[in-house]
Amino acid sequence: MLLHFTKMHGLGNDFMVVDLVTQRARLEEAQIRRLADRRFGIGFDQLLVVEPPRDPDMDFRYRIFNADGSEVENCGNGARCFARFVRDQRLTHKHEIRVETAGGPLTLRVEDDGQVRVDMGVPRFAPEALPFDAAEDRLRHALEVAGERLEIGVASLGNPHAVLRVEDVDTAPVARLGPAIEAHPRFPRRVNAGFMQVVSPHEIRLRVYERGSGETLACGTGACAAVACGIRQGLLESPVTVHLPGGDLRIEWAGDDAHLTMTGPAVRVFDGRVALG
Ligand SMILES: N[C@H](CCC[C@H](N)C(=O)O)C(=O)O
Repeated sequence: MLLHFTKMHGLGNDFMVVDLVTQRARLEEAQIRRLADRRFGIGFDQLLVVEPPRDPDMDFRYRIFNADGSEVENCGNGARCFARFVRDQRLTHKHEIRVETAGGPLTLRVEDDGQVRVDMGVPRFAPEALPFDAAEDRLRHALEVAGERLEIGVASLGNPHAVLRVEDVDTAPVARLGPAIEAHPRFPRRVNAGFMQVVSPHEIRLRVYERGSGETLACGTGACAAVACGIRQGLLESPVTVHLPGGDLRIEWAGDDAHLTMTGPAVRVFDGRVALG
């Protein structure tokens, strides 16, 4: 069977996008890992799957799988590509698209300038929301990693994030500490590890070692988590421009129970067909 797909990216965080509204396929974990391989497969950070909604108030179900085949709760850069994809494929003509994810509902809005604005919901910080093994919600948690005592912020955007403030992202030990934080036993379902440099109250630089995919050129939910932690810690003020290796995102959040929004680009690269062995 040949599966049609579209290759897309959000700031270099790249995706294989599959329409399972007009196609039928079952993708197993091992198959996803093979397709994710950048030499033996198509190559992507995440697979994004478009399905009919289960909730009648939603337009689509949005499923996300990391390169290691693990299914996860949310993908911010992917959400922007999802919105462009379903409109390009004429699966909807709406400008405002409601999608259900394993991490909760998202509202995607394709702006006139081609950027996509995503209502990411309310960021949560309680350890049980990630999950993270800690006695209480704190602005910063001490974490012993690879022989070092780190101070991290934690946040959930449906998916779990640990945020470490660094002086300079260019020299941050992402390759060494990223995997150690991702797999830390206090994160029972692993975690995405963000390395945040505060440039000013309205500007940060960020690198993210992603759960299940390694360091990516950009992480949308990681940008949301870093800004949310920074605002709570009194380091940042909304709106915040996040400079990622792949480009910039605009994050807005008024704090507390306000919804956080993320705005950025979504790019279609090519269409393809792949035989599912
Ligand atoms: N690696 C993430 C999922 C993809 C998130 C990222 N690509 C984004 O843009 O938010 C996780 O395991 O939770």
